[in-house]
Amino acid sequence: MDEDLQPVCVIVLGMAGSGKTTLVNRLTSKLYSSGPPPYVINLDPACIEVPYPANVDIRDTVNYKEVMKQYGLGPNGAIVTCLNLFSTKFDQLLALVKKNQGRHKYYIFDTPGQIEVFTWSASGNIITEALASTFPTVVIYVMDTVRSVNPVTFMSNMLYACSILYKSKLPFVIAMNKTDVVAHDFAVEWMRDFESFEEALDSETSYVSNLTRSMCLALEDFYKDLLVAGVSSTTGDGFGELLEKLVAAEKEFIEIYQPERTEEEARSKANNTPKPKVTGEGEEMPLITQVPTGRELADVFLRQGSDDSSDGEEDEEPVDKDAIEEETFTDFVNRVRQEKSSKEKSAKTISEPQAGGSSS
Ligand SMILES: Nc1nc2c(ncn2[C@@H]2O[C@H](COP(=O)(O)OP(=O)(O)OP(=O)(O)O)[C@@H](O)[C@H]2O)c(=O)[nH]1
Repeated sequence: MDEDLQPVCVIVLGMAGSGKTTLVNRLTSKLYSSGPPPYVINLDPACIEVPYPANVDIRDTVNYKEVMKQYGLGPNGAIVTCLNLFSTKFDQLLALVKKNQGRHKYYIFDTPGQIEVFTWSASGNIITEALASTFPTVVIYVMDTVRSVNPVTFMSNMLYACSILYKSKLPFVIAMNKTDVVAHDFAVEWMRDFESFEEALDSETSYVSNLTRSMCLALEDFYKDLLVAGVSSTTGDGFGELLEKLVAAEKEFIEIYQPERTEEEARSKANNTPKPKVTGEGEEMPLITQVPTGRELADVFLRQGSDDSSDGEEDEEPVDKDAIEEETFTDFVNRVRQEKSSKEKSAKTISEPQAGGSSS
């Protein structure tokens, strides 16, 4: 136990399939072999299994399939609801982090596959704010380098990253992942040199390429001090650099972001602007006490404990997603058919008198 070990929370974000979980797995094993082990938290309620040893797993608190079933939600709605439920207990997680202080340096948060579920939801905001107001907190934005060889896709990814940076107000490390397939140099070059990006765009003739060109200039500021590391979560390449960038991001948080946050808090206190309340140890989250159906949270905290595997319990009635989708699709087809036949009928009734008129 090292009393001086300052904890750092690392929130891992990225588009679906960018490699977040694989990266968390690799980062975890790298940290295990090089220093104090990390403390890993899985916030994805819908994943089937996590390949790393998770110290806290959202699936032990809320059962994604149960939430879908009980609240009649689709997959994404259920993920959001699970996160909402979990965030009401987040003070307990903060207490755990505090309790473990001195044992771990990095507290790594793996987030759900659909990025917007975390970045644009109330619970994502609560979790991020709760962490950042208690510990140095940084974001790793995982970018799929292979998919980003197309300049328009690259720009979409960067715009998304930029919007998260401004929203979360946290230091950012971009992990350009999957460098074992495509080296990330082209992306770094595009960020440093506008002309090289323009050249790449020349081959794009779509309307969106014009938009991308103008957006690129707007992102110049965002690119300027951005911390970037090219990694392969499969081979482990580049993780030394990623760790260096994490140290730099922690420094940024302490020197730049934390004072700004403190100032902002003081300002909002002076102006009497109520800030979204963030929990400390032992405090209850004030934001969500009911789920949309009006049930008490106590009812929907379905199961506790690590034996709460979400796949295939025998007594569980499976949600027949296909049936729901099929029904909706059938409804749609019927509606279109009905509309078509009533159109045909009305066309007939219009044309019939005309036919009668001409014969008279
Ligand atoms: N070649 C290569 N494949 C990778 C790398 N990292 C991840 N993958 C693959 O990319 C796919 C998605 O990886 P995940 O780690 O599940 O990505 P994710 O972002 O957690 O996915 P979701 O949470 O389901 O959206 C898997 O098939 C991985 O094996 C990498 O560095 N190189």
